[in-house]
Amino acid sequence: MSPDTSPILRVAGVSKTYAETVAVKPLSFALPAGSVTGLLGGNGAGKTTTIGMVMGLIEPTTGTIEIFGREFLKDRYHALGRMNFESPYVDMPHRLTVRQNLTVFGRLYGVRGVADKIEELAGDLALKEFLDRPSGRLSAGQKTRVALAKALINEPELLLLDEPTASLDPDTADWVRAHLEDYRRRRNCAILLASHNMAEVERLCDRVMMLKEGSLVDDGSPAELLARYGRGNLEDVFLDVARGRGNGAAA
Ligand SMILES: Nc1ncnc2c1ncn2[C@@H]1O[C@H](COP(=O)(O)OP(=O)(O)OP(=O)(O)O)[C@@H](O)[C@H]1O
Repeated sequence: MSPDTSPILRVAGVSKTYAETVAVKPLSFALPAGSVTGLLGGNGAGKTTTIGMVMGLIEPTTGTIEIFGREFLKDRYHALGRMNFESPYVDMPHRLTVRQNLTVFGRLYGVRGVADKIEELAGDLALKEFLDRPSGRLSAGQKTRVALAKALINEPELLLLDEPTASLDPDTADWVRAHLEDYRRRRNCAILLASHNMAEVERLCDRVMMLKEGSLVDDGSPAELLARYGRGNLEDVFLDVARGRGNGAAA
C-alpha cells in the first residue's frame, strides 16, 4: 500500500472580514504531515485570525478548511482530539493548580493515563517545581511552558502555535524550539506557527508564508526567500516585504 500523502490541513479560499476590516483575504495552503509552516507578517497582518479560523474559534467569511481529510466546520469532532494549539492570549483558570488545569485539559482531550502523561510532560518541560502551584502565580515564561504542555497533552498530529516563545528568555526559548523540533520528528506532526521571531522561523520552518494586510505576498522555504530577496537573513526579507521593496513576489 502506498503511504498516505494527503495533507493534514487544507485551507482553500479562506477569508475573514470583520464589520469594516478585511483581516484575511482569500488564502489557500496545505500542510503535509511532518511539515512546519511559518506565518510571518507585521502587526495586524492576519496571522492570529488565520490560526483562529483553523482552530475553529473564528468563523471564516468564505472558503473551506479540511483537517484530516474532512471539512472541519461540518465535522469538528473528527479532528479536535488529534489537534491542539498554544497561544499566549489564552489563559488558564488562575485558581486551579498547573496539575489540575492539565488534568482538565487531558480529560477534555480523552487522554488515557492523564496523571502519567502530566508527569512525563513536567519532566520534559521542567514544570515539576510549580506543578502544584496555582496557575495564576506563575511567571510569564513558566506560563508559556505550561501552555506548551497543554498543547502537547494529547500528542497532536496538527499543532497550531501563536508566538510559542513569546516572553521566554533566549535560553528557554531555544530549549522550547529544540523540544518542538524533536516532537515534530517523533510524531510526524504538522505545525503551523505564527511568530515575530525571525531566527525561530528560520530554524523551525521548512516553508514560510509572508502576510501583509491580510494578503499572502510571498511564500517559500527560508532558503528560497533569502535567495529571492538577495538577503542573508529573514529579518531583512521581512523588512523588504513590510516596506514593499526587493525582488520578491510582492515587489
Ligand atoms: N474581533 C475583531 N474585530 C474587528 N477587527 C479585528 C478583530 N480581530 C482582529 N481584527 C483586525 O483584523 C486584522 C488582523 O488582525 P490579526 O490579529 O489577525 O493580526 P496579527 O497578524 O495576528 O497581528 P499581531 O502581530 O499584531 O498579533 C487587524 O486589522 C485587526 O485589527
